[in-house]
Amino acid sequence: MDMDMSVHSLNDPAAAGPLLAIENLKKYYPVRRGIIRHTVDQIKAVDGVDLAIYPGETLGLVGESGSGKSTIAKLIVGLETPTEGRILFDGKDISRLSPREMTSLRSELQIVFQDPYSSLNPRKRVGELLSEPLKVHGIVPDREISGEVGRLLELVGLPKNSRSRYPHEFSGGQRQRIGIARALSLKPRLIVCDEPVSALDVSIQAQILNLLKELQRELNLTYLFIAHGLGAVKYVSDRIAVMYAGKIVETGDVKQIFREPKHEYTKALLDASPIADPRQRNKRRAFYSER
Ligand SMILES: Nc1ncnc2c1ncn2[C@@H]1O[C@H](COP(=O)(O)OP(=O)(O)OP(=O)(O)O)[C@@H](O)[C@H]1O
Repeated sequence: MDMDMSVHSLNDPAAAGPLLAIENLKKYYPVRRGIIRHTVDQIKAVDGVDLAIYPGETLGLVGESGSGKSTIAKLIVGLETPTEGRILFDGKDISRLSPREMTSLRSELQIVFQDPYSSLNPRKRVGELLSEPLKVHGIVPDREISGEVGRLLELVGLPKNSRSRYPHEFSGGQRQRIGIARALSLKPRLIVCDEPVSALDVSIQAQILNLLKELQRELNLTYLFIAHGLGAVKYVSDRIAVMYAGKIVETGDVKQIFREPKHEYTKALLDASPIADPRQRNKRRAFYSER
């Protein structure tokens, strides 16, 4: 093998090919009316999206409410079936898998939801919530499950005694740590983070974002990080894709998006992202262009 080529592919994730590639993805929902509920129109939630996510990177997907971000997340993890298009994971089309095939893909591809409380069964203790996926997917032998639960708790910064407590006994930030531990339990390669800090107090958001970044480094994870504003994505993303009305209107690395946004909607998003003193806006743009 050519030496230069191998070094190049180690340093440049794009050279290794995308871990996830989305091609001309569409999801239309019918709008039904009348007693016989006939279709009168369609909502084009996702309307011809192309995206690539490379191993080890974080792609931030931003757009206002209703732009189609969550629909993309649901399509990727198999909670919805596309109207058209393909979703390639490691080169294999996963957009129309049988439930059985989807189960085996679960260990490669996980999702962290905005509201961890609604995604965690409130009647189960944390120990059970974390050991369940390990058992179902046979991740470790039975005798190692308890140790593995301890390792997961430690990974996300939760005390060991958390395993005997219920989700409602935790704060919002801690509950999101449980959600992240559960996603990590199957040792996935890609995690779709669907607005993982939007429901948290601002003071807690940075802690969870830092945790996600640390875990990415430690476990070599790839993230699709979804948010409605540029605030959180700028801290975690390598590249950003901007979504508007079901379409990707702009993609670029973080620096480029902040320094020279091309699309009017990206500029509006930038101007709408919270800033303590609006007079600092130009300084902020300058700061990001120097990063
Ligand atoms: N199951 C469904 N049936 C009909 N329409 C739907 C369905 N799910 C989503 N939609 C519509 O598709 C569009 C995109 O919704 P989606 O939830 O993907 O947007 P979003 O960008 O994630 O917004 P949010 O940040 O509010 O979650 C919206 O107009 C929404 O009303």
